[in-house]
This record gives sequence, C-alpha cells and structure tokens, in this order.
Amino acid sequence: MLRSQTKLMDLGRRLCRSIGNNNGSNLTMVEVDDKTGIATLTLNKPPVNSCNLELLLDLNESIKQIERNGSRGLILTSSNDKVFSSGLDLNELHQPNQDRLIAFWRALQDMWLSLFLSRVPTAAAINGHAIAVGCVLATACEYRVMLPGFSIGIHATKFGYVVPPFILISYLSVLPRYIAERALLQGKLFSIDEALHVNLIDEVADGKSDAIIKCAKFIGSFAKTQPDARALTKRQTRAQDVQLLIKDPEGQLRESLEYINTPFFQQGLEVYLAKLKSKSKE
Ligand SMILES: CCCC/C=C\CC(=O)SCCNC(=O)CCNC(=O)[C@H](O)C(C)(C)COP(=O)(O)OP(=O)(O)OC[C@H]1O[C@@H](n2cnc3c(N)ncnc32)[C@H](O)[C@@H]1OP(=O)(O)O
Repeated sequence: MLRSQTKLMDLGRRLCRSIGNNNGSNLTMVEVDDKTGIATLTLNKPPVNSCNLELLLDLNESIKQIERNGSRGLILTSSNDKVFSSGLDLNELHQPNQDRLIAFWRALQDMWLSLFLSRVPTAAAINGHAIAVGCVLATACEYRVMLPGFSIGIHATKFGYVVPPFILISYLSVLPRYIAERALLQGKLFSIDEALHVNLIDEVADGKSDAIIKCAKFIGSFAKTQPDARALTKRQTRAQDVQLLIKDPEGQLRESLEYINTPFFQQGLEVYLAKLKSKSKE
C-alpha cells in the first residue's frame, strides 16, 4: 500500500471515535475527535428531533458521559439537515398518562440543568430549525453557530402556551431582557439575520462542517484555562439562573403539570396538533 494511502486511512481513523452512552439507543450519538478531544453530540430522532421522554433521558446520559470521559468540549448538533430540534414532543403533553408525564417533565428539567451547567465548554451547531425547546437546547450552550434559511425562537404564546420559568431563563441568559420579553410576547421566530443582530446566535456558517469547525474554534479558545477553575466559574456565573429549579424541582414540576392538565391547555394543544398533522399531509 502506498504511504500516502496509509496516511489518509490513519487520518480517517483518528478523526472520530464513537462512544456509547451505555443505554444502547441511537437517539443521540456521540463522537469524540481524537485530535482535539472535542465530543460531537448529535440529536438523532427522526423525523424532527422532537424531545420525547426517551430522547431527553438519552441526551442527559450522553451529556454526562461526555463529562465523564474527559472530553474537552461538547458540540450539539442534529443528524437532520433541516431541523435541529422541533422542541418538546407535543404527544407527550397531549392527554398524558400522568406517571409518564411526571417522568417526562423531570427528564426535561434534569437534562436542561445538565446542559446549562455542563463543566465542559458547550457550543451548538444549529443546522436546521430550532423551535421552542429546540431553541432552549441551543441557548443552554455557551456559543451558537447557525446555518442560513432556518428559524430559531420560542413561539409558545402564538399557540396559547405559557412557558415555565427555566425556559424564560434560558432565553434571558442570552438576550437582553427587553428583547427577550418582546420576542416571547410576540411568539417570535427569528430569521438568521435577526438572530445574529440581537446576538441570539454568535456566528453564521455556510454548512454543517463549517459550523462544527467554528464551534470547535470557540471551544479551543479555552485551551489555556484550567478546566476546574473554568467549570466552577461558569457554575457561579449561572448560579442565579438555576436557583429556582435546583431549590425546588418538585414545586416547579407540580406547577407545570397543573398547567398542562388544564382543559384550556389540552384544548389548545389538540387544535395545534391537528394543524401540524394536516400541514405535514399537504
Ligand atoms: C407548559 C408547556 C409549555 C411548553 C412550551 C413550549 C415548549 C415546546 O417545545 S412545545 C413544541 C413546540 N414546537 C413546535 O411547535 C414545532 C412544530 N413543528 C414545526 O413547526 C415543523 O414540524 C418543523 C418546522 C420543525 C419541521 O417542518 P417539516 O420539516 O416540514 O416537518 P413536518 O412539519 O412535516 O413534521 C414532520 C412530522 O413531525 C411531527 N412533528 C413536528 N413537530 C413536532 C413536535 N414538536 N411534537 C410532535 N410531533 C411533531 C409532525 O406532526 C409530522 O408528523 P406526521 O404528520 O405524523 O408526519
């Protein structure tokens, strides 16, 4: 075999190493770049990465796995080239089985805390629409790079949802208060130019690999910091944002469950789901 061929094969081998998250599911995939030590965490629940119980549990496990295996950073992206994430799986909220709803909402709270407080540098390569909790996943990260042609935001008020405090906090941790408030009240989905203008995203990329490279460059900017000092400083900076959820997770859970179970919420959701389904049949 030619030396150049061997070199290329070595390069291919070193590029990425898949690591499992111990539950054997493919709802998320983790690959660690052997050279940079950065893990790419890919959402992989067709068709639109809507977050159901299983995806949330899987995602949380993958985030923890990435921290345990000593990765230098985490890049969150999607295997779908049009949708980063369509947010919560609305079927989990519609006429829910109460035990499953409790497990679902707990998994959502836990996953958000894990990502928001992750000790490693985090960045989102947003290669598709990031809607509602899809946007929350991106804003929980420290840096956002997005591809043109897609929308990002929390449009809950448009379809009659009041979002829980930790979702508001996620927006407020990135946007100035008056912009976050106006966008939430309008139920605004931002185009890429609008998102860049208000710093909801940090950079625009011209493709997924460019987005990953830009995220890796951001993560590389911490190379000269001491990881424990960085992690503790991040935790302190974000401490106030997570106070409510850490102090009283069960109270927060109860409040959300009460709201989800109201006839008002259920009726609105029924109409919205029917619209979504009829749109997808067009
Ligand atoms: C107290 C609780 C408050 C919580 C408030 C907010 C939190 C949330 O995250 S709620 C979720 C909000 N998300 C949405 O409203 C997104 C809705 N989806 C879309 O706008 C589009 O699907 C999207 C732009 C993401 C992608 O468009 P397309 O590529 O054209 O796909 P389709 O629309 O054809 O969808 C394919 C398939 O998926 C179903 N779908 C889409 N999103 C969801 C979802 N969030 N939950 C459940 N199912 C979803 C859609 O109905 C289609 O299904 P089929 O008809 O069976 O093919």
